[in-house]
Amino acid sequence: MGVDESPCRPQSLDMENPSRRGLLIVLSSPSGAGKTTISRKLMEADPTITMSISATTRAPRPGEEDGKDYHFVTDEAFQHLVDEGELAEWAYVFDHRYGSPKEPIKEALKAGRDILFDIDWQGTQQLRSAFGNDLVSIFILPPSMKELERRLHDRKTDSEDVIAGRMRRAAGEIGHWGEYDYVLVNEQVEDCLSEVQAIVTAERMRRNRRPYLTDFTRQLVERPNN
Ligand SMILES: Nc1ncnc2c1ncn2[C@@H]1O[C@H](COP(=O)(O)OP(=O)(O)OP(=O)(O)O)[C@@H](O)[C@H]1O
Ligand SMILES: Nc1nc2c(ncn2[C@@H]2O[C@H](COP(=O)(O)O)[C@@H](O)[C@H]2O)c(=O)[nH]1
Repeated sequence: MGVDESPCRPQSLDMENPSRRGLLIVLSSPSGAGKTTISRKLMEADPTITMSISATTRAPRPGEEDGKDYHFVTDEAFQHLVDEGELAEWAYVFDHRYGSPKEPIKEALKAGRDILFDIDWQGTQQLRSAFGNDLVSIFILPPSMKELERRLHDRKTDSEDVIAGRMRRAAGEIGHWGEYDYVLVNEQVEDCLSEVQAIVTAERMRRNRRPYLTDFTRQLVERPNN
């Protein structure tokens, strides 16, 4: 049973208004630990979650689609987004610029929809400052550095140089694990996915994300015979 079918949901809830505040779900990890894999599976299992599609100045990898995996933009176009205040956060990652467009976040929050981010620690810090309690952050660790390198090679999307650069920066990224609400080890994908799903379920149930409970508890107390 989903949260919205719960018997604890008040009958008088105004269906025109979202029944719950939307949630910003942030996944970070060193490159190759499995954020993209987990994100895709999470959205497959729960299509109500939408992905924040980042803008980036890096070149598309084989198979990546503009507007689906990223908005691939030039340096000039990225600068324009920054100047116009259209990004909720942005950062240099591996010598390219990456940023999260503001508008889809505003739309999701307004509609009470959850939105998922695959971003680094710098972006997470910026979103936390901007969105505070509406954000839940999850850090994903690889089981070992050897396995991380194996996954980057196995993915077959990056050159040896790029992989070496990402491995050099992995320790720095991992150094930020303590800033996250939850820290998981992605050993088996399905186990890690279940853990992420458990976090999302629990976070959706938080009192501050269910404003209708105020009315419901008042009704319980004021009309005990209903
Ligand atoms: N638990 C796992 N066991 C084995 N392989 C995995 C696991 N999780 C992900 N992988 C594989 O590891 C590779 C890297 O995964 P993925 O692209 O999801 O990482 P990422 O964290 O999103 O990387 P980046 O930050 O570079 O985007 C992929 O080939 C993926 O299929
Ligand atoms: N701060 C941000 N970081 C982002 C964003 N989009 C992606 N990323 C991070 O960049 C690296 C590299 O990604 P890749 O697709 O080139 O492998 C990875 O850690 C992502 O999490 C963003 O909008 N802002």
